Amino acid sequence: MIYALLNCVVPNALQFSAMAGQMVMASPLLSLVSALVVPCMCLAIAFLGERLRKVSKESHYSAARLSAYLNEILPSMLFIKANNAELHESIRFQRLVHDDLVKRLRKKKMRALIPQIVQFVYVGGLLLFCAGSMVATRVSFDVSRVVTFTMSLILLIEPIQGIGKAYNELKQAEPAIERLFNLTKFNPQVIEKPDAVDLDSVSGDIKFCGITFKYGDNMSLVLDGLNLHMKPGETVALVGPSGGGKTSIAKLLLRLYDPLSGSILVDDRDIRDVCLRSLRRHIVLVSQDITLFSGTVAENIGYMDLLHEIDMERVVEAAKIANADEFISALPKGYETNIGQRGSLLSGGQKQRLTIARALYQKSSILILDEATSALDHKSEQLVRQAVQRVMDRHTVLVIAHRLETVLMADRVFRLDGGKLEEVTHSSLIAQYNELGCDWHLGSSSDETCI
Ligand SMILES: Nc1ncnc2c1ncn2[C@@H]1O[C@H](COP(=O)(O)OP(=O)(O)OP(=O)(O)O)[C@@H](O)[C@H]1O
Repeated sequence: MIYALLNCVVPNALQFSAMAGQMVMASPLLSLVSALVVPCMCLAIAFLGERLRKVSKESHYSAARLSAYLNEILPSMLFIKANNAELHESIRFQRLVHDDLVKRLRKKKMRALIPQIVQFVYVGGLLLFCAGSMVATRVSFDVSRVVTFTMSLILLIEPIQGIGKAYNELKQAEPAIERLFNLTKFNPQVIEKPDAVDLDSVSGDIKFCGITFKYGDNMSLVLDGLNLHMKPGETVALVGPSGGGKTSIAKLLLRLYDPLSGSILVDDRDIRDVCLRSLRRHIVLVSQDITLFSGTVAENIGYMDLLHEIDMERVVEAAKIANADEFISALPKGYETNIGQRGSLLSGGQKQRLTIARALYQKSSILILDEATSALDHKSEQLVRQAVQRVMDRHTVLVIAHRLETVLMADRVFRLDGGKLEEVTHSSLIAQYNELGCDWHLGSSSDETCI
Protein backbone atom coordinates (compact mmCIF):
# COMPACT_ATOMS: atom_id res chain seq x y z
CA MET A 1 0.00 0.00 0.00
CA ILE A 2 2.85 2.42 0.84
CA TYR A 3 4.35 1.71 -2.60
CA ALA A 4 0.98 2.45 -4.28
CA LEU A 5 0.62 5.68 -2.30
CA LEU A 6 4.13 6.89 -3.16
CA ASN A 7 3.62 5.87 -6.76
CA CYS A 8 0.57 8.12 -6.90
CA VAL A 9 1.68 11.03 -4.69
CA VAL A 10 5.20 11.66 -6.08
CA PRO A 11 4.37 12.14 -9.82
CA ASN A 12 1.22 14.10 -9.00
CA ALA A 13 3.09 16.39 -6.61
CA LEU A 14 5.73 17.03 -9.30
CA GLN A 15 3.09 17.82 -11.93
CA PHE A 16 1.29 20.08 -9.45
CA SER A 17 4.44 22.10 -8.69
CA ALA A 18 5.33 22.47 -12.39
CA MET A 19 1.84 23.67 -13.35
CA ALA A 20 1.58 26.00 -10.35
CA GLY A 21 4.99 27.51 -11.28
CA GLN A 22 3.85 28.11 -14.85
CA MET A 23 0.66 29.79 -13.64
CA VAL A 24 2.64 32.13 -11.38
CA MET A 25 4.82 33.10 -14.33
CA ALA A 26 1.76 33.74 -16.53
CA SER A 27 -0.09 35.84 -13.94
CA PRO A 28 1.02 36.14 -10.31
CA LEU A 29 -2.19 37.95 -9.31
CA LEU A 30 -4.59 35.36 -10.77
CA SER A 31 -2.41 32.57 -9.39
CA LEU A 32 -2.75 34.11 -5.94
CA VAL A 33 -6.50 34.31 -6.39
CA SER A 34 -6.58 30.68 -7.61
CA ALA A 35 -4.66 29.64 -4.51
CA LEU A 36 -7.66 30.75 -2.44
CA VAL A 37 -9.45 27.64 -3.71
CA VAL A 38 -6.96 25.37 -1.96
CA PRO A 39 -8.32 25.83 1.61
CA CYS A 40 -11.88 25.22 0.30
CA MET A 41 -10.71 22.01 -1.30
CA CYS A 42 -8.80 20.91 1.80
CA LEU A 43 -11.96 21.38 3.87
CA ALA A 44 -14.06 19.42 1.36
CA ILE A 45 -11.48 16.58 1.18
CA ALA A 46 -11.12 16.38 4.98
CA PHE A 47 -14.90 16.24 5.47
CA LEU A 48 -15.46 13.64 2.76
CA GLY A 49 -12.41 11.61 3.86
CA GLU A 50 -13.80 11.33 7.37
CA ARG A 51 -17.17 10.16 6.00
CA LEU A 52 -15.38 7.58 3.84
CA ARG A 53 -13.43 6.33 6.87
CA LYS A 54 -16.66 5.75 8.79
CA VAL A 55 -18.36 4.03 5.86
CA SER A 56 -15.26 1.81 5.33
CA LYS A 57 -15.23 0.86 9.01
CA GLU A 58 -18.89 -0.21 8.85
CA SER A 59 -18.16 -2.21 5.70
CA HIS A 60 -15.20 -3.98 7.40
CA TYR A 61 -17.39 -4.87 10.40
CA SER A 62 -20.21 -6.24 8.25
CA ALA A 63 -17.73 -8.43 6.31
CA ALA A 64 -16.22 -9.66 9.61
CA ARG A 65 -19.71 -10.48 10.99
CA LEU A 66 -20.54 -12.46 7.86
CA SER A 67 -17.31 -14.46 7.91
CA ALA A 68 -17.61 -15.17 11.67
CA TYR A 69 -21.16 -16.42 11.08
CA LEU A 70 -20.03 -18.72 8.24
CA ASN A 71 -17.11 -20.06 10.30
CA GLU A 72 -19.48 -20.96 13.09
CA ILE A 73 -22.39 -22.29 11.09
CA LEU A 74 -20.79 -24.38 8.33
CA PRO A 75 -19.19 -26.95 10.68
CA SER A 76 -22.55 -27.23 12.53
CA MET A 77 -24.54 -28.33 9.48
CA LEU A 78 -25.50 -31.66 11.05
CA PHE A 79 -26.93 -29.94 14.12
CA ILE A 80 -28.85 -27.43 11.97
CA LYS A 81 -30.43 -30.14 9.82
CA ALA A 82 -31.29 -32.29 12.84
CA ASN A 83 -33.05 -29.28 14.40
CA ASN A 84 -34.92 -28.30 11.22
CA ALA A 85 -33.20 -24.94 11.40
CA GLU A 86 -32.29 -24.56 7.71
CA LEU A 87 -34.91 -21.87 7.05
CA HIS A 88 -34.03 -19.92 10.17
CA GLU A 89 -30.30 -20.01 9.34
CA SER A 90 -30.95 -19.16 5.71
CA ILE A 91 -32.84 -16.00 6.82
CA ARG A 92 -30.00 -15.05 9.20
CA PHE A 93 -27.50 -15.57 6.38
CA GLN A 94 -29.56 -13.45 3.94
CA ARG A 95 -29.81 -10.63 6.47
CA LEU A 96 -26.06 -10.60 7.01
CA VAL A 97 -25.35 -10.75 3.26
CA HIS A 98 -27.83 -7.93 2.61
CA ASP A 99 -26.26 -5.81 5.35
CA ASP A 100 -22.81 -6.48 3.89
CA LEU A 101 -24.02 -5.61 0.39
CA VAL A 102 -25.57 -2.31 1.54
CA LYS A 103 -22.40 -1.30 3.41
CA ARG A 104 -20.15 -2.23 0.49
CA LEU A 105 -22.31 -0.33 -2.00
CA ARG A 106 -22.30 2.71 0.28
CA LYS A 107 -18.51 2.57 0.34
CA LYS A 108 -18.27 2.20 -3.45
CA LYS A 109 -20.67 5.11 -4.02
CA MET A 110 -18.69 7.29 -1.65
CA ARG A 111 -15.44 6.40 -3.40
CA ALA A 112 -16.93 7.24 -6.80
CA LEU A 113 -18.52 10.47 -5.59
CA ILE A 114 -15.59 12.04 -3.75
CA PRO A 115 -13.39 12.86 -6.82
CA GLN A 116 -16.43 14.37 -8.59
CA ILE A 117 -17.30 16.59 -5.63
CA VAL A 118 -13.67 17.65 -5.19
CA GLN A 119 -13.40 18.47 -8.87
CA PHE A 120 -16.64 20.43 -8.76
CA VAL A 121 -15.45 22.47 -5.78
CA TYR A 122 -12.12 23.11 -7.50
CA VAL A 123 -13.45 24.20 -10.91
CA GLY A 124 -16.39 26.13 -9.45
CA GLY A 125 -14.20 27.93 -6.93
CA LEU A 126 -11.57 28.79 -9.52
CA LEU A 127 -14.04 30.16 -12.03
CA LEU A 128 -15.70 32.23 -9.35
CA PHE A 129 -12.49 33.68 -7.92
CA CYS A 130 -10.78 34.31 -11.28
CA ALA A 131 -13.82 35.89 -12.91
CA GLY A 132 -14.47 38.01 -9.82
CA SER A 133 -10.91 39.27 -9.58
CA MET A 134 -10.68 39.98 -13.33
CA VAL A 135 -13.84 42.08 -13.19
CA ALA A 136 -12.67 43.88 -10.05
CA THR A 137 -9.15 44.67 -11.25
CA ARG A 138 -9.96 44.90 -14.98
CA VAL A 139 -6.87 42.81 -15.73
CA SER A 140 -6.26 42.23 -19.41
CA PHE A 141 -4.23 39.30 -20.77
CA ASP A 142 -2.47 38.79 -24.03
CA VAL A 143 -3.62 35.65 -25.83
CA SER A 144 -0.48 33.58 -25.19
CA ARG A 145 -0.63 34.27 -21.45
CA VAL A 146 -4.35 33.39 -21.36
CA VAL A 147 -3.65 30.09 -23.15
CA THR A 148 -0.68 29.29 -20.86
CA PHE A 149 -2.63 30.13 -17.71
CA THR A 150 -5.76 28.16 -18.77
CA MET A 151 -3.74 25.12 -19.90
CA SER A 152 -1.79 25.08 -16.60
CA LEU A 153 -5.08 25.38 -14.72
CA ILE A 154 -6.58 22.42 -16.60
CA LEU A 155 -3.44 20.33 -16.11
CA LEU A 156 -3.52 21.19 -12.41
CA ILE A 157 -6.82 19.34 -11.99
CA GLU A 158 -5.27 15.94 -12.74
CA PRO A 159 -2.64 15.90 -9.92
CA ILE A 160 -5.18 17.31 -7.47
CA GLN A 161 -7.55 14.49 -8.36
CA GLY A 162 -4.70 11.99 -8.05
CA ILE A 163 -3.72 13.24 -4.59
CA GLY A 164 -7.41 13.19 -3.57
CA LYS A 165 -7.63 9.58 -4.76
CA ALA A 166 -4.54 8.61 -2.73
CA TYR A 167 -6.08 10.31 0.31
CA ASN A 168 -9.28 8.30 -0.30
CA GLU A 169 -7.32 5.05 -0.39
CA LEU A 170 -5.62 5.99 2.86
CA LYS A 171 -8.91 6.84 4.60
CA GLN A 172 -10.44 3.62 3.32
CA ALA A 173 -7.60 1.51 4.66
CA GLU A 174 -7.48 3.38 7.97
CA PRO A 175 -9.98 1.13 9.86
CA ALA A 176 -8.03 -2.00 8.85
CA ILE A 177 -4.70 -0.36 9.81
CA GLU A 178 -6.24 0.78 13.13
CA ARG A 179 -7.32 -2.80 13.86
CA LEU A 180 -3.86 -4.16 13.00
CA PHE A 181 -2.23 -1.65 15.35
CA ASN A 182 -4.73 -2.55 18.09
CA LEU A 183 -3.73 -6.19 17.68
CA THR A 184 -0.05 -5.35 18.01
CA LYS A 185 -0.86 -3.52 21.27
CA PHE A 186 -2.32 -6.74 22.72
CA ASN A 187 -0.28 -7.81 25.75
CA PRO A 188 0.12 -11.58 26.15
CA GLN A 189 -0.76 -12.77 29.66
CA VAL A 190 2.11 -15.23 29.69
CA ILE A 191 5.54 -13.80 29.03
CA GLU A 192 8.58 -15.94 28.40
CA LYS A 193 11.71 -14.85 30.27
CA PRO A 194 14.62 -13.84 28.03
CA ASP A 195 16.86 -16.33 29.85
CA ALA A 196 14.26 -19.17 29.86
CA VAL A 197 15.88 -22.59 29.56
CA ASP A 198 15.24 -25.43 27.16
CA LEU A 199 14.49 -28.79 28.82
CA ASP A 200 16.10 -31.67 26.93
CA SER A 201 14.31 -34.42 28.79
CA VAL A 202 11.73 -34.55 31.55
CA SER A 203 11.09 -37.41 33.94
CA GLY A 204 7.54 -36.21 34.71
CA ASP A 205 7.76 -35.06 38.34
CA ILE A 206 5.14 -32.30 38.80
CA LYS A 207 4.55 -30.10 41.86
CA PHE A 208 1.73 -27.57 42.28
CA CYS A 209 2.80 -25.43 45.25
CA GLY A 210 0.18 -23.13 46.83
CA ILE A 211 -1.53 -22.26 43.57
CA THR A 212 -4.09 -19.45 43.68
CA PHE A 213 -5.73 -18.50 40.42
CA LYS A 214 -8.61 -16.52 38.91
CA TYR A 215 -9.32 -15.54 35.31
CA GLY A 216 -9.89 -11.79 35.77
CA ASP A 217 -9.59 -9.04 38.36
CA ASN A 218 -13.31 -8.94 39.06
CA MET A 219 -13.83 -12.70 39.00
CA SER A 220 -13.89 -15.13 41.88
CA LEU A 221 -11.02 -17.48 42.75
CA VAL A 222 -10.99 -20.74 40.79
CA LEU A 223 -8.07 -22.31 42.70
CA ASP A 224 -7.27 -21.37 46.28
CA GLY A 225 -3.87 -22.41 47.65
CA LEU A 226 -3.83 -25.75 45.83
CA ASN A 227 -1.00 -28.25 46.49
CA LEU A 228 -0.31 -31.48 44.60
CA HIS A 229 2.77 -33.61 43.99
CA MET A 230 2.69 -36.08 41.09
CA LYS A 231 5.58 -38.55 40.89
CA PRO A 232 7.08 -39.66 37.55
CA GLY A 233 4.88 -42.27 35.86
CA GLU A 234 1.99 -41.72 38.27
CA THR A 235 -1.63 -41.28 37.15
CA VAL A 236 -3.67 -38.78 39.12
CA ALA A 237 -7.40 -38.41 38.48
CA LEU A 238 -9.29 -35.20 39.20
CA VAL A 239 -12.99 -35.38 39.89
CA GLY A 240 -15.46 -32.82 41.20
CA PRO A 241 -18.36 -30.60 40.24
CA SER A 242 -18.62 -28.96 36.85
CA GLY A 243 -16.90 -25.56 36.88
CA GLY A 244 -14.78 -26.62 39.87
CA GLY A 245 -11.51 -25.74 38.09
CA LYS A 246 -10.21 -29.12 36.83
CA THR A 247 -9.49 -27.84 33.30
CA SER A 248 -7.96 -24.68 34.76
CA ILE A 249 -5.28 -26.84 36.46
CA ALA A 250 -4.43 -28.34 33.06
CA LYS A 251 -4.26 -24.86 31.48
CA LEU A 252 -1.87 -23.70 34.22
CA LEU A 253 0.37 -26.73 33.71
CA LEU A 254 0.55 -25.92 29.98
CA ARG A 255 1.28 -22.32 31.03
CA LEU A 256 -1.61 -20.87 29.06
CA TYR A 257 -2.08 -18.71 32.18
CA ASP A 258 0.15 -17.85 35.15
CA PRO A 259 -1.15 -18.33 38.72
CA LEU A 260 -1.76 -15.30 40.95
CA SER A 261 0.48 -16.86 43.57
CA GLY A 262 2.36 -20.12 44.04
CA SER A 263 4.43 -22.02 41.50
CA ILE A 264 4.34 -25.11 39.32
CA LEU A 265 7.52 -27.17 39.16
CA VAL A 266 8.35 -29.75 36.51
CA ASP A 267 11.37 -31.83 37.53
CA ASP A 268 11.91 -29.26 40.31
CA ARG A 269 12.17 -26.38 37.84
CA ASP A 270 9.64 -23.53 37.93
CA ILE A 271 7.81 -23.61 34.59
CA ARG A 272 8.14 -19.79 34.42
CA ASP A 273 11.89 -20.37 33.92
CA VAL A 274 11.36 -22.79 31.01
CA CYS A 275 10.80 -21.68 27.42
CA LEU A 276 7.23 -22.26 26.35
CA ARG A 277 8.00 -24.40 23.29
CA SER A 278 10.17 -26.70 25.36
CA LEU A 279 7.56 -27.02 28.14
CA ARG A 280 4.74 -27.80 25.73
CA ARG A 281 6.90 -30.29 23.83
CA HIS A 282 7.09 -32.40 27.00
CA ILE A 283 3.35 -32.20 27.74
CA VAL A 284 0.70 -33.67 25.51
CA LEU A 285 -2.97 -32.76 25.76
CA VAL A 286 -5.78 -35.11 24.77
CA SER A 287 -8.74 -32.80 25.04
CA GLN A 288 -12.43 -33.52 25.51
CA ASP A 289 -13.14 -31.53 22.32
CA ILE A 290 -11.55 -33.78 19.75
CA THR A 291 -9.40 -31.71 17.43
CA LEU A 292 -8.75 -33.27 14.04
CA PHE A 293 -7.99 -31.50 10.78
CA SER A 294 -8.88 -32.21 7.19
CA GLY A 295 -5.85 -34.10 5.92
CA THR A 296 -4.62 -37.68 5.88
CA VAL A 297 -4.65 -40.03 8.87
CA ALA A 298 -0.82 -39.91 8.91
CA GLU A 299 -0.81 -36.09 8.93
CA ASN A 300 -3.22 -36.06 11.87
CA ILE A 301 -1.19 -38.55 13.90
CA GLY A 302 2.18 -37.00 13.02
CA TYR A 303 0.79 -33.47 13.47
CA MET A 304 3.83 -32.24 15.42
CA ASP A 305 6.06 -33.00 12.41
CA LEU A 306 3.73 -31.52 9.81
CA LEU A 307 6.34 -29.00 8.70
CA HIS A 308 9.11 -31.61 8.63
CA GLU A 309 9.05 -35.24 7.62
CA ILE A 310 6.46 -37.42 9.31
CA ASP A 311 8.04 -40.63 10.60
CA MET A 312 5.68 -43.31 9.21
CA GLU A 313 7.14 -46.06 11.38
CA ARG A 314 6.29 -44.04 14.49
CA VAL A 315 2.82 -43.25 13.09
CA VAL A 316 2.02 -46.95 12.61
CA GLU A 317 3.51 -47.90 15.98
CA ALA A 318 1.41 -45.19 17.74
CA ALA A 319 -1.72 -46.28 15.86
CA LYS A 320 -1.17 -49.90 16.88
CA ILE A 321 -0.79 -49.04 20.57
CA ALA A 322 -3.90 -46.81 20.35
CA ASN A 323 -5.97 -49.65 18.82
CA ALA A 324 -6.40 -47.55 15.69
CA ASP A 325 -4.29 -49.53 13.20
CA GLU A 326 -7.07 -51.99 12.38
CA PHE A 327 -9.68 -49.45 11.31
CA ILE A 328 -7.07 -47.28 9.55
CA SER A 329 -5.91 -50.25 7.46
CA ALA A 330 -9.54 -50.82 6.41
CA LEU A 331 -9.86 -47.23 5.09
CA PRO A 332 -9.71 -46.88 1.25
CA LYS A 333 -6.17 -45.44 1.22
CA GLY A 334 -5.07 -46.58 4.68
CA TYR A 335 -2.86 -44.00 6.38
CA GLU A 336 -3.14 -41.75 3.31
CA THR A 337 -6.95 -41.47 3.55
CA ASN A 338 -8.27 -37.93 3.95
CA ILE A 339 -10.50 -37.90 7.02
CA GLY A 340 -12.55 -34.81 6.01
CA GLN A 341 -13.14 -31.56 7.82
CA ARG A 342 -12.60 -32.10 11.59
CA GLY A 343 -12.40 -35.85 10.93
CA SER A 344 -16.03 -35.93 9.77
CA LEU A 345 -15.51 -39.26 7.94
CA LEU A 346 -14.69 -41.11 11.20
CA SER A 347 -16.85 -42.38 14.06
CA GLY A 348 -16.63 -40.94 17.59
CA GLY A 349 -14.56 -43.88 18.91
CA GLN A 350 -12.23 -43.80 15.89
CA LYS A 351 -11.62 -40.08 16.40
CA GLN A 352 -10.77 -40.67 20.07
CA ARG A 353 -8.29 -43.43 19.23
CA LEU A 354 -6.69 -41.20 16.57
CA THR A 355 -6.11 -38.43 19.12
CA ILE A 356 -4.58 -40.98 21.51
CA ALA A 357 -2.30 -42.18 18.67
CA ARG A 358 -1.28 -38.56 18.11
CA ALA A 359 -0.41 -38.22 21.81
CA LEU A 360 1.72 -41.37 21.62
CA TYR A 361 3.51 -40.11 18.49
CA GLN A 362 4.60 -36.99 20.37
CA LYS A 363 6.67 -39.10 22.80
CA SER A 364 6.34 -36.62 25.65
CA SER A 365 6.53 -37.67 29.28
CA ILE A 366 3.49 -35.82 30.67
CA LEU A 367 -0.07 -36.38 29.49
CA ILE A 368 -3.14 -34.31 30.29
CA LEU A 369 -6.21 -36.34 29.48
CA ASP A 370 -9.54 -34.54 29.55
CA GLU A 371 -11.80 -37.53 29.19
CA ALA A 372 -14.51 -37.25 26.53
CA THR A 373 -18.00 -37.31 28.03
CA SER A 374 -19.85 -38.70 24.99
CA ALA A 375 -20.78 -42.35 25.38
CA LEU A 376 -19.52 -44.97 22.92
CA ASP A 377 -20.83 -48.45 22.16
CA HIS A 378 -19.40 -51.23 24.33
CA LYS A 379 -16.77 -52.44 21.83
CA SER A 380 -15.50 -48.93 21.00
CA GLU A 381 -15.49 -48.09 24.70
CA GLN A 382 -13.31 -51.14 25.40
CA LEU A 383 -10.87 -50.26 22.61
CA VAL A 384 -10.57 -46.64 23.75
CA ARG A 385 -10.15 -47.70 27.40
CA GLN A 386 -7.41 -50.17 26.45
CA ALA A 387 -5.68 -47.41 24.45
CA VAL A 388 -5.98 -45.00 27.40
CA GLN A 389 -4.48 -47.65 29.74
CA ARG A 390 -1.52 -48.12 27.40
CA VAL A 391 -0.94 -44.39 27.10
CA MET A 392 -1.14 -44.06 30.90
CA ASP A 393 1.60 -46.67 31.27
CA ARG A 394 3.97 -44.46 29.25
CA HIS A 395 3.34 -41.05 30.89
CA THR A 396 2.84 -39.09 34.09
CA VAL A 397 -0.88 -38.54 33.67
CA LEU A 398 -3.26 -35.89 34.95
CA VAL A 399 -6.69 -37.15 33.99
CA ILE A 400 -9.87 -35.10 34.25
CA ALA A 401 -12.15 -38.04 34.71
CA HIS A 402 -15.85 -38.37 34.02
CA ARG A 403 -16.27 -42.15 34.34
CA LEU A 404 -15.73 -44.47 37.28
CA GLU A 405 -13.71 -46.95 35.14
CA THR A 406 -11.19 -44.21 34.30
CA VAL A 407 -10.94 -43.10 37.93
CA LEU A 408 -10.24 -46.66 39.00
CA MET A 409 -7.34 -46.82 36.52
CA ALA A 410 -5.63 -43.93 38.37
CA ASP A 411 -3.06 -44.39 41.16
CA ARG A 412 -4.58 -41.58 43.23
CA VAL A 413 -7.84 -39.67 42.99
CA PHE A 414 -8.50 -36.08 44.10
CA ARG A 415 -11.75 -34.23 44.38
CA LEU A 416 -11.53 -30.54 43.46
CA ASP A 417 -14.17 -28.32 44.99
CA GLY A 418 -14.10 -24.70 46.17
CA GLY A 419 -10.61 -24.33 44.71
CA LYS A 420 -9.11 -27.00 47.01
CA LEU A 421 -8.06 -30.61 46.54
CA GLU A 422 -9.06 -33.48 48.78
CA GLU A 423 -7.78 -37.03 48.25
CA VAL A 424 -10.39 -39.78 48.01
CA THR A 425 -9.75 -43.53 48.08
CA HIS A 426 -10.82 -46.03 45.45
CA SER A 427 -12.67 -48.06 48.09
CA SER A 428 -14.75 -45.05 49.19
CA LEU A 429 -15.59 -44.36 45.55
CA ILE A 430 -16.71 -47.93 44.93
CA ALA A 431 -18.66 -48.00 48.19
CA GLN A 432 -20.47 -44.81 47.21
CA TYR A 433 -21.16 -46.16 43.74
CA ASN A 434 -22.59 -49.41 45.14
CA GLU A 435 -24.74 -47.45 47.56
CA LEU A 436 -26.14 -44.89 45.14
CA GLY A 437 -26.13 -46.86 41.88
CA CYS A 438 -27.32 -44.78 38.93
CA ASP A 439 -27.81 -41.64 41.11
CA TRP A 440 -24.06 -41.50 41.62
CA HIS A 441 -22.02 -39.17 39.45
CA LEU A 442 -18.36 -38.11 39.57
CA GLY A 443 -19.12 -34.46 39.05
CA SER A 444 -22.07 -34.28 41.40
CA SER A 445 -21.71 -31.75 44.17
CA SER A 446 -24.82 -32.53 46.16
CA ASP A 447 -24.03 -33.65 49.70
CA GLU A 448 -25.35 -37.12 49.18
CA THR A 449 -23.74 -38.03 45.90
CA CYS A 450 -20.47 -36.13 45.85
CA ILE A 451 -17.13 -37.81 46.27
N1 LIG B 1 -11.35 -18.43 29.75
C1 LIG B 1 -12.10 -18.22 30.84
N2 LIG B 1 -12.40 -16.97 31.22
C2 LIG B 1 -13.13 -16.74 32.32
N3 LIG B 1 -13.62 -17.70 33.13
C3 LIG B 1 -13.36 -18.98 32.79
C4 LIG B 1 -12.59 -19.31 31.64
N4 LIG B 1 -12.49 -20.66 31.55
C5 LIG B 1 -13.17 -21.15 32.61
N5 LIG B 1 -13.68 -20.15 33.36
C6 LIG B 1 -14.44 -20.27 34.61
O1 LIG B 1 -13.59 -20.88 35.57
C7 LIG B 1 -14.29 -21.83 36.36
C8 LIG B 1 -13.58 -23.20 36.29
O2 LIG B 1 -13.66 -23.66 34.95
P1 LIG B 1 -13.01 -25.05 34.51
O3 LIG B 1 -13.21 -25.19 33.03
O4 LIG B 1 -11.63 -25.14 35.03
O5 LIG B 1 -13.95 -26.09 35.31
P2 LIG B 1 -14.03 -27.68 35.16
O6 LIG B 1 -13.95 -28.23 36.56
O7 LIG B 1 -13.01 -28.20 34.21
O8 LIG B 1 -15.49 -27.87 34.58
P3 LIG B 1 -16.08 -29.10 33.67
O9 LIG B 1 -15.96 -30.34 34.50
O10 LIG B 1 -17.50 -28.69 33.47
O11 LIG B 1 -15.29 -29.14 32.40
C9 LIG B 1 -15.71 -21.87 35.82
O12 LIG B 1 -16.52 -21.11 36.67
C10 LIG B 1 -15.62 -21.22 34.46
O13 LIG B 1 -16.80 -20.49 34.17
